[in-house]
Amino acid sequence: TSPAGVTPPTTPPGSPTALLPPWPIFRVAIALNEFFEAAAVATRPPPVQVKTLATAYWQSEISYSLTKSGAIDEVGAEGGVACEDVAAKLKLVPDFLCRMMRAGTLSGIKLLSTDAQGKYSLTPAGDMLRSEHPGSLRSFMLMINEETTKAWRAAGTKSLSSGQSGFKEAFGKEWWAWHNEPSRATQMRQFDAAMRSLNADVSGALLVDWAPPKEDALVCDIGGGAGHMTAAMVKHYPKLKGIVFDQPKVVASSTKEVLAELGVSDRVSTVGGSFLEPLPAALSSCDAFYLKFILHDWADEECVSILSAIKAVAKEGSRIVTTDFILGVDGANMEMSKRMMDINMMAANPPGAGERTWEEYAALFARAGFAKPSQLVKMRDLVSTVVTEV
Ligand SMILES: C[S@@+](CC[C@H](N)C(=O)[O-])C[C@H]1O[C@@H](n2cnc3c(N)ncnc32)[C@H](O)[C@@H]1O
Repeated sequence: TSPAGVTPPTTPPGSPTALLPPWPIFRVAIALNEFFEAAAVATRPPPVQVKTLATAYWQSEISYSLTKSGAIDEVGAEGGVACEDVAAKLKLVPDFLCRMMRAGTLSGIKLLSTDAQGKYSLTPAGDMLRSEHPGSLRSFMLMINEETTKAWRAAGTKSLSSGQSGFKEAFGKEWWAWHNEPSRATQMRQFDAAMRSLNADVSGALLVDWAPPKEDALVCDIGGGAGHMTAAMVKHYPKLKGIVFDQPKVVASSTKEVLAELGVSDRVSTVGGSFLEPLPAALSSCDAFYLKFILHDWADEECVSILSAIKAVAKEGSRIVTTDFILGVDGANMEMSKRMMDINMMAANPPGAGERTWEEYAALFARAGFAKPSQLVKMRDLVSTVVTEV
């Protein structure tokens, strides 16, 4: 039960709520992590600090290589396997793959471990990169280390003087325009899968510290992507119904497939459209409009127009529930991760996109004409939630 006194009526097997420790343990763990991280920084001589920063991307490259090459999946399938056998199975160069796999065991990476015979197994972190892991982060690892790396480089160089997004500088178009091209279907689906893979802990955190306005509410996930969050909600609330609203291409492919795979198509329907235009009347019966990782993708003007479009169809008493990386509400380490995500938004999304403080979110709602004050729901995660009643 959360501090708000909310217990989801059903906790299905494999519920992501099980990933969360109780609040007191979470707070102690965060404080310990802050302390040890501060101690590590204080004891690291400046030249070591600088060299570590210069080469930090090497760790991502090794992790990406082990994932993309299929080595992680192969080790996961076999367990206790020699790197030469993995190389033979994947038709890769044994010397190179063995050195890459060895690097995967190093402190700071630790995706692989070896036994006394030098045979490889996955660590719990490595296991999360397996394709078949129920909460697999494989798609996220791939997405963040493919086009996004070029967008980051452009953001850190060209964008600083042009004011354009890193993605536009690197690829000539903004993220959604580029991903919506017919030839980018693979990347679009990889993005949807990456969003799904990021959802497990966030949905667990939301479900323990927020509850829908009523048990049989209609929750409309605006920009809901593959529908993974709505699916998690309806599994915990057996009378809940959902609508996933997203771009027509997304709902017609990833969303339909994922809702069917998760067995919730009977209670969750899809609507295709754009939240940058007036919303369809089908959304006027929603009791809650849920938006996760939507507002941080856009500049204030677009955010106000998205919120205004929702307000225009929303019935009185319904709630707008937004989950994002809200700045200034956590300790230093968590704030650092959120600041990194802010730069990621600068790299990937149009100018003006980025992470905001709680006051900035509240101001967006006020600008969109919401009269009731927004409420902040802190969660056991990097993300927090803002609830605003219509
Ligand atoms: C960062 S993703 C978040 C997806 C999902 N809410 C989640 O947290 O996993 C942003 C979503 O907004 C959708 N989107 C982008 N532009 C849109 C538009 N104009 N109208 C509707 N959806 C849009 C994308 O297709 C994508 O699914």
